[in-house]
Amino acid sequence: MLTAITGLLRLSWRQDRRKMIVALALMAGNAVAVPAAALALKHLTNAAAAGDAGTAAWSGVAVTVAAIAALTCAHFAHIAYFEVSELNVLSTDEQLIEISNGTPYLDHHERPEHADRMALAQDELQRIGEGLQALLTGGSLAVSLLLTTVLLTLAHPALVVLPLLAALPLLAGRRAQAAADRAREDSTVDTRQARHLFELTTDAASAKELRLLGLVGHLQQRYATHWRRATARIWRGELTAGLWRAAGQAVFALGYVAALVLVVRDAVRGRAGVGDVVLAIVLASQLNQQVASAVTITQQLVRSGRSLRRLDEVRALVPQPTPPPAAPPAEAAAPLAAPGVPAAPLAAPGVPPAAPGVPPAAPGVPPAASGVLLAPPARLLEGIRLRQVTFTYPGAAGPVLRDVDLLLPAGSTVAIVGENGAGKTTLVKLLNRFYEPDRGAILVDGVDLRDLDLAAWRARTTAAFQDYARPELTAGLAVGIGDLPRAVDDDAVRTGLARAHSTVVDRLPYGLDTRLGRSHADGGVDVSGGQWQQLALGRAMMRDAPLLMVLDEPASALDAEAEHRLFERYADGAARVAADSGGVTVFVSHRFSTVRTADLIIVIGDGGVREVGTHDELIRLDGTYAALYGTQAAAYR
Ligand SMILES: Nc1ncnc2c1ncn2[C@@H]1O[C@H](COP(=O)(O)OP(=O)(O)OP(=O)(O)O)[C@@H](O)[C@H]1O
Repeated sequence: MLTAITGLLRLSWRQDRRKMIVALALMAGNAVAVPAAALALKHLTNAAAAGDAGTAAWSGVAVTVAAIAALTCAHFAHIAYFEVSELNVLSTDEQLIEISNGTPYLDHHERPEHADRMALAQDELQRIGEGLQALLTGGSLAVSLLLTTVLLTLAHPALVVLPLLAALPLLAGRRAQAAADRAREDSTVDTRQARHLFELTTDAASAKELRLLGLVGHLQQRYATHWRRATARIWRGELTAGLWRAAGQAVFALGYVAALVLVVRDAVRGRAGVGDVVLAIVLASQLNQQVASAVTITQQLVRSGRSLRRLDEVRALVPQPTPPPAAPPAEAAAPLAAPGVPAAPLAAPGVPPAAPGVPPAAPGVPPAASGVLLAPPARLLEGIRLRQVTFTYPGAAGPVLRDVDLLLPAGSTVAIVGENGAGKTTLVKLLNRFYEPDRGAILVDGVDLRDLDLAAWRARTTAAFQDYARPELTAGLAVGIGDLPRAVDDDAVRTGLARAHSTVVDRLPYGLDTRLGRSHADGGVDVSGGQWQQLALGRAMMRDAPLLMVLDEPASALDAEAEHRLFERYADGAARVAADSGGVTVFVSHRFSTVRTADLIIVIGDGGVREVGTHDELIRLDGTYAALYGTQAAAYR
């Protein structure tokens, strides 16, 4: 709770100091005005009972002023802190975006338990806005409670216990919240699965299969089972919470009745005035309301504190870059370029320069044991080498890839094939440094990938994946952001689309200016999955001289003929890239008509590389590739 208060104060103070001071002053005014109205009422009652019209009139004015001040202060305080609350939401959302993307790795997106934490954080941070209101109202309530306690004690010393009894509903409220939270957390797996099944059964992409296979009823049943299980858990949690809250309130209600009996008895015996009875009734009922609000506010504060903690939880899940090995293994230090290979020019014409302050890597240079990150080479001479690479997904039982040794030669087009789950995508994720190998190294012209400045390396790579982004921008921007500095250069965008063999933009109502998706106020255009994929391919083709281009089944939504045309067309682009920068094109595909065109084919299976060679070599080898190719070719005959 204390961390919630300090966290919220620090966050809000950073957003707008002046508005915070105004809001704090107004809430303090509200805190004093509420018990002051009760005190003035006591004087009004006593004066009226004694027939003192003058004091009664002034007391009446004081009651009115205090009541108006209480209302007005709360109202204007709300205006002052409303904007700060909204800025708090913006700030925490921005922090979540930064945390989520502040790592080169993907683990926190891909592991279901981490994805759950992310979803909880996204959900709960939306409610951080209520935190400041709870904090200010809570502060004001605390001051009011203090003054009320003093006034009650003055009315009758025994009444000092009344505010103490208020602690019980508070404690019960905390227990209640804990029970409700536990139930919610316990139900996240069922909720996630129910949500997935709901999306699956309402998604246009799956509608055909579901109807044909007669799956709707079955999936609906599964959805209902998960949902019922989640709801039953939440309901049990809420019931426990409700019982705790009711018990706390009941104890306080008993104390309230006892307090009134005491004061009335004193008044009957002439030891207190009518005003004291009125004061006790008003203060005790105010106290009741204050306690009820305090319970809600404490819960809101606890929730806000937890929301802020979610940021730390997510931060803790996000993997940080591992430092490169302190000293390279003896082998790595040896230049990998063949003897006689000329030294690479540091900047070829048309090739983006190295990032400022990042020393360029010369071919064959051993990893930077000094810890200085190197720029990728201006052009590849040897290529990208995987040396004894072993990789295990965090939390997985065993490695997906074991001791992989490979050379992806500079300027070549490399196809990766293998059964589902063989590790093809994993291999390209390692090349993009979304994960680090457990053992071994990936060398770019002899330099360990971990010794390259990651931003500079990524600036020289490009990729299209099976699961591509669908940015709801204009069509031009959705493609142009593939090369941010040229994002609004229509010629560059059209070139990217032409390289992707895409005519999708020609069929859009406003061409490159067409807004995509439904998030636009004036209504955007809905495009199909295949059209989104073509835009993603155009985006991947924006960069002119990449050292690595990854195409991981980027054409799964295109027909075999269209994919084949795309790769034929891409072969021209690959030749250009190869000439400009010695870039390597790696593509993953299950379509062998495309695969056979590659300069090098790598067959992945059983956790490693099974076969490597050209189409003709692998057919002659008559192994796995030949068998897979034969099966597919027969199917097309
Ligand atoms: N983030 C992850 N965490 C744990 N295991 C994973 C993760 N991603 C993939 N795997 C597992 O690693 C193995 C290799 O997956 P990968 O996606 O590389 O296969 P693939 O050859 O590309 O398959 P496909 O042809 O179906 O796309 C699979 O068993 C998969 O379940």
